[in-house]
This record gives sequence, C-alpha cells and structure tokens, in this order.
Amino acid sequence: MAEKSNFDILYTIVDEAPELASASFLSIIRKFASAAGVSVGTKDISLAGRIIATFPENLTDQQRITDDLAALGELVKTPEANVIKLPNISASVPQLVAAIEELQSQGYDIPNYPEEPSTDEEKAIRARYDTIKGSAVNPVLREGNSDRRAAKAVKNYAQKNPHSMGEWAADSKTKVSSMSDNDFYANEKSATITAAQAGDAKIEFVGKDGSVTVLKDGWPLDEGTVADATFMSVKALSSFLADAIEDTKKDGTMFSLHMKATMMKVSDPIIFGYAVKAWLAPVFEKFGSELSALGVNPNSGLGDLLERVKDNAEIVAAIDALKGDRPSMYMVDSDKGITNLHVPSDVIIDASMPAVIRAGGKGWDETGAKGDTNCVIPDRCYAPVYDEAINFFKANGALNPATAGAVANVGLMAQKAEEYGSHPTTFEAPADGAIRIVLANGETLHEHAVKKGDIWRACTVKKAPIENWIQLAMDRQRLTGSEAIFWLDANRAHDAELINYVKPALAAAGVADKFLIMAPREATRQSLKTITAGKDSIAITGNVLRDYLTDLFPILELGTSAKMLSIVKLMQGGGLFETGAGGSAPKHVQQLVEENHLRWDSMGEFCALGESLNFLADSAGNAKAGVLGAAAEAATQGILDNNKSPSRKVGQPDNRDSHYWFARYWAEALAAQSEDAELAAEFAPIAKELAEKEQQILGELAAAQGAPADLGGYYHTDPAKTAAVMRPSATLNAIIG
Ligand SMILES: NC(=O)C1=CN([C@@H]2O[C@H](COP(=O)(O)OP(=O)(O)OC[C@H]3O[C@@H](n4cnc5c(N)ncnc54)[C@H](OP(=O)(O)O)[C@@H]3O)[C@@H](O)[C@H]2O)C=CC1
Ligand SMILES: O=C(O)CCC(=O)C(=O)O
Ligand SMILES: [Mg+2]
Repeated sequence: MAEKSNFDILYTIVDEAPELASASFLSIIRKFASAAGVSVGTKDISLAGRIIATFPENLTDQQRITDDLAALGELVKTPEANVIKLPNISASVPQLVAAIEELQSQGYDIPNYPEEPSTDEEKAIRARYDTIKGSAVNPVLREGNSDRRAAKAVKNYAQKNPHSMGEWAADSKTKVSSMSDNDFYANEKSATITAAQAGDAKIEFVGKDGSVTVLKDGWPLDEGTVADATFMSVKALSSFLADAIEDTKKDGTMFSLHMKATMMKVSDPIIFGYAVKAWLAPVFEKFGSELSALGVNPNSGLGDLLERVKDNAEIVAAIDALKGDRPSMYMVDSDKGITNLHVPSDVIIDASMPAVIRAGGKGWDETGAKGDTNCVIPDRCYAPVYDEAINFFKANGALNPATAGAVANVGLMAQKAEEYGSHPTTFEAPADGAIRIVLANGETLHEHAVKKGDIWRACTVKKAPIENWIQLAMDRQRLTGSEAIFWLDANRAHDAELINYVKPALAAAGVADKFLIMAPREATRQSLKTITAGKDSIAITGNVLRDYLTDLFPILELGTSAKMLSIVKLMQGGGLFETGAGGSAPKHVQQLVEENHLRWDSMGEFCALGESLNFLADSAGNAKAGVLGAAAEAATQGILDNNKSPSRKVGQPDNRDSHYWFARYWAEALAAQSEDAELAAEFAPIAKELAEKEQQILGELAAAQGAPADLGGYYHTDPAKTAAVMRPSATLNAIIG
C-alpha cells in the first residue's frame, strides 16, 4: 500500500530550463497556496537527483537523498495523487557520463559509468545506471492515459497573434526516407493474450545448434494484453543508411537522422550508432581495431568519437578526407560545429521534425546556410506522418496559424503502453538463430528468425489502459463534437489487435458513426485538411504517436508545444498534470549562462497549476483551492491578453518577468473575487503592492540581464546561486517572501 503524501500538491524538481523557471516560480506558488492552506511539497526526479539516490553507499549523510521517483511511482497509484510534473532529462549515455563527472567534481563519491563492464561489480554498477538512463521517469509516473490539447484561451491567442512560419515551396527537395523492408513495421507480429495463455512468459534465444538462452524470465502477460514482437534487420538497416547517404548527395540536400534515442533507450541508440558507422564507413573499415582500442562506441555519437581519436593523426586525416565524399549534414548548432550525429540525444524526432516542417522544410548545414534536407527515419511505423505532412505542405503551402483549427490528442500511454514500455524486452540478437516468446502454458506466441545483431523487441499494452483510452476518447468527442480519428493501421499487426477492441466498444456505446479509423498517413492528410479548413480534430493514438503529434501539431498551430495543457488522468483516480508537451530545452540554459536571459515559457506550468488546484478542489472538497484555481486561470488569461510571455532576446522581458505578471494577475483576481472574503482580504494588499512597485520590480529584473550567469553546475546546480540568478528583484522577493 502506497503511503499518502503529506502535501496537497507535489511539484517535481527537474533539470535544465524548467528547473531554472521553478527557482523563480515555486516561491510564488507556495506563497499563494499557503494563504489558502494548500501545502505544496517537492519531489526530486532530476537526473542528478536520481543518480545520487541510486548510489548512496559512499556518500555522506548530508549528500544522501531519498529515492523520490520510487515514492512518486507509488503515489500515482493512489486516488489522492496530485502531482505537477515538469519535463526531466531522459539521459543519453554522454549526458549520463557528464552528470556523473559533475557530481564527482562536487565531491560525490559515485562510481564511473562502466562503458564496457567486465567484472561482476562493473556489471552490477552498469545495471544500476541503466535504470537511470533514457526515459526512466515518465513510464514510472504515467499510470494513466494522456489528454493533451491547447486550452481555448491559448488557441485563441495563437490565432490572434500568429507566429512566423517558413514558406513551403512546391519544388522543395525535403523528404522523408525510410526502409522498404525488414524494419520493425514489416516484421511485426501481434496477438491478444487469452485466459489459457495468461501467466509469466519467457523470451528465449534459440541458437542454430538448438541451444536455448533465456533473455527474459517471469514476464507477466495478463489476459487481454496485446503483445507484439518484431525486429529490425541490421543488414537491411546498414544498406538503407548507405543508400540514403548516396541519395542525399544526389539530391544535393542535407543528411539528417531523426530518432528518439532517449525514450527508446535500447533500440534507437543502436540504430543511431549504425548511422554513425555508415557515415564514416571507410574509416571504420580501415581503422576498426584502432577505434575499438580507443574505446569508440558509435552509439555514443560522432562527438565522442572525434574526442577519442583526436590524437591519432591518421584517423583524423581519414575523417577529413571523407568530407568531400559526403553530402552536407544537418547541424544541431553550426556555430559550435555540433552535427546531427554528434550526440544521440541532440536530435529528438518529436521536436526536430516539427522544427524542420515549421521552417518550410529547412535545416542548417555546416556553414550555417539554410537548405532542404533528407529526413532519414529508418522505421516505417510512424515515418509516414512526417512524409505526408511534408507532401501536404508542398502541395498546399504552410499552415496558417491565424485560421487553422486544432488537433487535440488522446493517447494510449498508461502502464508503460506499447513501444515505450519495451526497454526491458529489447535485445540485440547474440548470434544467428531465433528469438521467441514462450507463454506460461508452453505455447510459442511469436517467433522470428534473426541474424546476429538484429534488434528484436517485444511490447505490450494492457487491457484496462486500452479500455480507459477508448472511454477517454468517447468522452472528449462527446464534449467537443469534433471530428475524432483513431490513428490505427488495419494492415499493421498491433493496430489490428487494437481495432478489435475499439470497434466493439464504439458499437456498444452506440457512437461508431462519430469516429473514423485511419492509418497514420491517411489520418495525417485528413487532420491537416480539417484544421486547414478551420475545424478541429481529435487524434486518438498509441503512445509513440501521442509523443510525436503533441509536438507536431502544437508547433505548427501555436509555434511551440510549451503552451499545451497536458493532463494524465491516473487510472486509480489521482491527477498528474504535466506542463506543456516539450522538453527541458537545453538551448535555453545555454542562453541564460551566456547572457542571463531565460526564454523558457512557463505557460505549461501556469495551465498545469490551474488544473491541479481545480482537481484538489473537486477531489478533496477544498473550496479555497477552487478559488485559487479559478484565479490562476484568470492569471493565465491575463498573461495571454497582455502579451506577457517571455521574449527570445536578451534585454527583453524573460521568464522571470512573466512570473511577476502571473503573481500580479493572480493576486488581482483573488482580491477581486467574492466567493471567499478571507482570501480577498489577504490578497488585496499584495495585489496593490505588486502594482505600485511594478516599475521598480521590472527595473530590477531588467538590470539582471546581459552578463554571464553562474549556476554553480549544470546537472546539479547550486541552489543559492540559482536562486540569486532567478530571483534578482529584492522588491519582488520582499513581497513574495
Ligand atoms: N515530458 C518530459 O519529461 C520530456 C522530456 N524531454 C527531455 O527534454 C530534453 C530536451 O528535449 P528536446 O527534444 O531537445 O526538446 P525541447 O522541447 O526541450 O526543445 C526543443 C525546442 O522547443 C522549444 N521549447 C520547448 N519547451 C519550451 C518552453 N517551455 N518555452 C519555450 N520554448 C520551448 C525551444 O525552442 P527554441 O530553442 O527555438 O526556443 C527548444 O529549443 C531531453 O533530455 C528530453 O529527453 C523531452 C520531451 C518531454
Ligand atoms: O520521456 C521522455 O523521454 C520524453 C517524453 C516526451 O517527449 C513526451 O511525452 O512528449
Ligand atoms: Mg514529446
């Protein structure tokens, strides 16, 4: 039984830009909440925090911290849960290693990350670090399905203040390239577990000689679970990547690879590594053993490789010589020479593909020039969405945010649904042979013949989350009357199993005529047509498309996914309120450190806060929380109406200014309401003082910008230094306390 939280609301401590924003905003939330008797606690789910909590052995009492992720993971299974979840880093290996080095430099006696563990001790350390790697937080906390959409006020604001969009030329050479066979899409098998098949299953590798190695044991498969297995042939992948590089050269465009190496923490870093090898194929051929001796692991990216070979003149010369033979490459940061293949976590498909599409199909090359790009997305399960979007905009021109309707999302996410739950069931085939799922009753569910190195994975989605997702979709469709599409491909094994759930459920509820079922490509075209005509659509999707579409459509419609409302209705009754649909925006930290300007937009936090307070009002019958929540919504509206969101450039108002305005509008709304006289009386003088001292406060905030800022760390910042940077107005601090 999970322990109840001592707090009404739990706010997460995370990383990078959102954590910087919290250093300013959380004190405002606490001041306002405490006046209403609402307590707000924190839980540390940052990358550094998770490392410290995982390796307490050699730490001092002062350095040790509790395992907050585990505690939150239990709490979200209770009806009382009320959590505001900000985006956290899903760490790639280079990020994990950097965070470990930083903590060690701060005196934390934690072990190094064993790149190639050989002893039992190293293997044990590696296994513990592997639990921290990649998407290690969201799957634990997301005990419910996803409801992401733009609040009406936010959508209205975007239509009245349309962001700039790159133009799409009909003859743009930008395109999506994917494999034509032997990818996860082609090889997928799926089945729904029957009562006779339920129980603990095994995943086995069967060698050519018939020997059996158990890859995973005690893997529970309940009745009604949809269980898939598939694999990607790495031979097919390698030849596809080699062709894609040649094809890019022929097109005269830029090569760009779009992956989710953070969230798909086992499969995608391997695929990324094959791209690094394909790009430097002649170098790997000639210097294979030297590269191994230098500890090169292509999965860690070109950045790590270049660092390791920098003293070997021959290898460096071979890499340089290759440049003339390669197409240009899409850059993450052309000023700093960071390429698309530098770090696996630098190009995250949900953010990177919408950025290309929003820019009219453009990327930036090594020289900083803008150009068309070949977007390489090896697997075909979801690539057609981007391919079709690109085709649509080539034919119709860019979307007009002033008139476009909205695509909301209802996403099947609960309990590690689908691919995002596949981390513990993804394997590289150890040799030629077969990989199979053997059920509790001895039956083989799925089996694939594989070659050494092939990437095999099994995914599941449980019955209760599927039923909950269909219900959520019906609720949203009823509330909005919008077009509603299940993005399911009848020709894909997994989707066909889901359709077997969806169709009878819609028929039983008598609403089959209100829903469409379409494969991702057709659904993309239909949804783009609908929003181009100014109407709305609901995309009812699986977990991956939830991720992809809740960046794609907001970035096209609103300019950013930071302004999204992102609610996770926990299946046991609690609420998890995610802030926006974007990530932790590393570029924003860079800008703050260089010139003390934080362009992070806290609109996601504002929306989540209002929802969390309203949820508290309903679930705990806390009337004061309801008053606070309604006032927070009014403050959010105030930010939009008065254009108080942060600007991008130094010298202009930033994240901190937007927090001042939020506090002010919040206090004014509380002072003006008549539902709770006590709260009105409490906040009237605060509202007055915030208004009277506006010039002084804004002056102090503006004066802080311009010079470099010292946070005392990157992954593990110094709280005092961060507070000094993020709360530079003594006048505001005196009012907030
Ligand atoms: N829910 C979660 O926990 C999530 C975590 N992540 C993690 O975040 C990290 C970075 O991911 P990445 O894919 O680069 O995506 P991000 O969403 O962090 O960044 C992409 C770009 O989106 C814009 N952006 C995102 N959020 C905001 C905001 N609140 N205000 C203003 N602009 C915003 C920024 O554009 P510009 O630079 O033009 O201002 C930013 O550079 C990774 O570690 C990833 O794993 C990612 C997604 C969700
Ligand atoms: O968990 C992650 O790694 C990223 C999550 C994400 O991008 C999303 O949910 O939109
Ligand atoms: Mg995402």
